[in-house]
Amino acid sequence: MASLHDDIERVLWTEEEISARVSEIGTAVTADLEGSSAGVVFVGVATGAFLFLADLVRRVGRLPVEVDFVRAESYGSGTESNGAPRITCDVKVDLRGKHVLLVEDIVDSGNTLSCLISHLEAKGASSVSVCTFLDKPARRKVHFKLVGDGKFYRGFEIL
Ligand SMILES: O=P(O)(O)OC[C@H]1O[C@H](OP(=O)(O)OP(=O)(O)O)[C@H](O)[C@@H]1O
Repeated sequence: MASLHDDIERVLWTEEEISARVSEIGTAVTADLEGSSAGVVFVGVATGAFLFLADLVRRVGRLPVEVDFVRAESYGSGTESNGAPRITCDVKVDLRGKHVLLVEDIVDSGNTLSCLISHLEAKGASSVSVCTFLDKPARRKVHFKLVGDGKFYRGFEIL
């Protein structure tokens, strides 16, 4: 019988290493956002970010946060972004005047992120930060600009 993990060539980070890194990011996010009078909203990019978002939320215990999701689709059936993501499911939380942390599983070309940052800014967020579990800067095609005093957090860089 085929193993569940036949398609995995090697393990890049152990569960413990990932857990430790998520804790570090949670501590950094908390330090950067606690004390702000504006509300904080974590917006996960569905569907890939849901586990990372859940892990991250558990590491920001002191920080009161709202959680919402947004979905942007661009890949179709392929693995290359076509450069024109469509927002197919939008956030429900009112973002006006709030600090938004956009949570991604991976940033590759930057197309999705660029589109979503603009979208959340247009909804009135006072800052938009990004937290991605994986970052592939070598594949970047689109430059993205954070909003306000937003920051960029990443778990791991990959080639
Ligand atoms: O930087 P980019 O080139 O835009 O690629 C990154 C995006 O691609 C993946 O989503 P995908 O479209 O595969 O949707 P999914 O998370 O629902 O699988 C990933 O979750 C990011 O949102």
